[in-house]
Amino acid sequence: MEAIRLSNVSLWRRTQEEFSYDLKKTVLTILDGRYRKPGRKQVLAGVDLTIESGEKVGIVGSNGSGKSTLLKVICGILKPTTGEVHVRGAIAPLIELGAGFDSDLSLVDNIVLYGVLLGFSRREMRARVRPILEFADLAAYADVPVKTLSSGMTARLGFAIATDVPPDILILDEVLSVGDERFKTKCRSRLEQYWGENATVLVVSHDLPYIEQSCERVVWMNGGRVMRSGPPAEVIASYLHSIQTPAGAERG
Ligand SMILES: Nc1ncnc2c1ncn2[C@@H]1O[C@H](COP(=O)(O)OP(=O)(O)OP(=O)(O)O)[C@@H](O)[C@H]1O
Repeated sequence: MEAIRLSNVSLWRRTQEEFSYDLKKTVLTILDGRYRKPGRKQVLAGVDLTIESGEKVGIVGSNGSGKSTLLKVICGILKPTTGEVHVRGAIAPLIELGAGFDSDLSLVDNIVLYGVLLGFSRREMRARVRPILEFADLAAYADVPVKTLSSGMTARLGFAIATDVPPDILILDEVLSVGDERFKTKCRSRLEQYWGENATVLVVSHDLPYIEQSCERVVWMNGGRVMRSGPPAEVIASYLHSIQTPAGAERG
């Protein structure tokens, strides 16, 4: 059974100049006749990808090749400009961990709020608070506002909440680089638990030995396109070969 299907998905995004948008500067450049329309860049180009339920898929590729963008389109954080995305099942997106917290609320209130947004009752979530805080090693911070945590601690809380209930589809964007060594080991063993179950797992990482060893299939992205998808050792070898060959496909 298919868990995820992308058909001819393309996405254009505005380039960074637009983020330094400044009305006065824009008016002056128009008056000067120097105004240029903000640029748009294609970040995904005609992606066709089907992932079967229960498959463990690794996504590799150089910086800026579109890996995180692909995950965000699958989670519904970004809408493709053209093409279609179909997802069957509940997704736990471990992307930008902790981005959704209300920084003025306490850890306990954020945990309950997050669960309620996912459809759990308040009472169910109150029962989950303790194990979540314990997994994150943050029981001592239960009642302080989230803004007083360090960024690593916030990411730990995000990971602990998002993986508390096993999802149908787990999406991991470099989360294994979160936290200190002790927490990384805990993350890996929790993920291995899911790995053995029915969950569909999509993981983006630059840790190629880890991807090769833990995934059943690897997708190599370059310039917003899927270059190759197939057995981990073969796809990783093609990716590495392209990096070592300057005239090869890897042109970012
Ligand atoms: N918020 C944004 N607005 C506009 N363009 C963006 C934004 N975020 C990323 N991009 C662009 O989208 C393209 C793909 O970026 P993406 O983050 O998907 O790459 P990646 O393969 O995950 O890279 P990395 O390995 O560095 O994490 C890049 O050209 C990047 O500049």
